[in-house]
Amino acid sequence: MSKTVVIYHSGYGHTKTVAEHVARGADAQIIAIDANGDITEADWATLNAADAIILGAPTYMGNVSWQFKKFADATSKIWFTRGWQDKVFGGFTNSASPNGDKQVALITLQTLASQHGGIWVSLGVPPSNTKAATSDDPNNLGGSVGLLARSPADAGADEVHQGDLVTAERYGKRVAEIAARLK
Ligand SMILES: Cc1cc2nc3c(=O)[nH]c(=O)nc-3n(C[C@H](O)[C@H](O)[C@H](O)COP(=O)(O)O)c2cc1C
Repeated sequence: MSKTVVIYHSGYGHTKTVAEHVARGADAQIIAIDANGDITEADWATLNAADAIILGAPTYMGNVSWQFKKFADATSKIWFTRGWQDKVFGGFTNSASPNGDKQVALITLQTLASQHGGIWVSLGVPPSNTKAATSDDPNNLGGSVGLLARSPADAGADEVHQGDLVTAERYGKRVAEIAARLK
């Protein structure tokens, strides 16, 4: 059986909601990066033992939060030993605007995975982009690289768009299944 871990930062809880849905789909353990951008030694051990790592961050000012970037920079120690080479990776980001430049944050996650020699998993869910489509439909934001999610600026953490949460579960499942296939 493969082991998938979701690691994320969330300043105000919205990305946490998305992370929980991704983890549900993947049957994954969850690690939260704290407000100082840190995780515990036990968390590092959990990541090192994972077959698949799914990275999550809110989009702040067009990229990942500084706390996530601090974590990303801390993984350079692992990069030196190629410790995460050939692990399976996925990624997700959440922001207020439908666009909000969140693709930039997602590419940051994909780049981090690639720096580690990881195998990146695309979203694999077709876009819902007809006239009839609503925010309740899967992949209504129409991404393909990884998971994009939206919670409007005045929405609570429990008001992430329903279609994005459905997509989150499907994406988590996909990453875990691909990791199991490769193991
Ligand atoms: C410092 C800061 C910068 C933000 N920058 C963006 C942005 O560039 N694009 C966007 O659409 N939303 C932006 N937002 C809105 C957040 O992405 C949105 O509120 C998100 O749900 C926050 O996730 P969190 O609750 O997990 O922290 C920003 C919010 C903050 C606090």
